[in-house]
Amino acid sequence: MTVCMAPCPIVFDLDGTLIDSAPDIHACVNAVLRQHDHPALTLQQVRSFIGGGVDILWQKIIHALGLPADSQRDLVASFMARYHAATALTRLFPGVTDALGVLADRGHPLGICTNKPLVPTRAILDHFGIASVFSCIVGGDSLPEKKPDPAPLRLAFEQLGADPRSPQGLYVGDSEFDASCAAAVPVPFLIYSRGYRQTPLEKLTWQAQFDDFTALPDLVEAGAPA
Ligand SMILES: O=C(O)COP(=O)(O)O
Ligand SMILES: [Mg+2]
Repeated sequence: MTVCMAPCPIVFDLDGTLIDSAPDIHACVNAVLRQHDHPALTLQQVRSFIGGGVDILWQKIIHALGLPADSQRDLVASFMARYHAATALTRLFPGVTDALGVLADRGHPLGICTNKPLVPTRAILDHFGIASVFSCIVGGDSLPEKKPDPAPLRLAFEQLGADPRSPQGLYVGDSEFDASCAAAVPVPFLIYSRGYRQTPLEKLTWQAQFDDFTALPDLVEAGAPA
């Protein structure tokens, strides 16, 4: 099945797809927990809580540690103060910069649709020098709705010049939130299998999967089996 023939718009998720940001998010989470006299979490725990945005991250932390639900507001406020510039421990996944360059050179309009808030999203894209490759950036606080609601991804495609309700494009992501969001738009979904997904690949809906960004440009151009 052909996934994308012409230079169609391609929208990317961020955390767990283009960047391995879990170490920075983990460090910020534990600094906040320490500040509020709560026990620390492991990197693996925090990684498994990423994907739904900051509020869901903290709902899961509060649940895991048995903290009072009404502590969320203060914890999120402390977290956001640190999260805005958390770049030191984050890495691009291998091959990302080259793959984005190839796709941009081939004429694909590129965008970001992430549940990460806009300020840390822009900070991390600037940190890695890749902000200018994206013609649109939709963050977790750009709209009232977050993925898996289709609204943010539709907005990204609209900003890239596509029909938001039936975009001739692709979404590239790593998580359950991304798979459900792409299906709701609807738009074909390419899943990066080394991200933060908690569900087996075969239980999610996707048109193609890849574990190496060097393979992405050819996957986009040549198509892939569904
Ligand atoms: O911030 C999150 O929880 C998830 O961000 P993502 O949508 O880029 O994966
Ligand atoms: Mg993600």
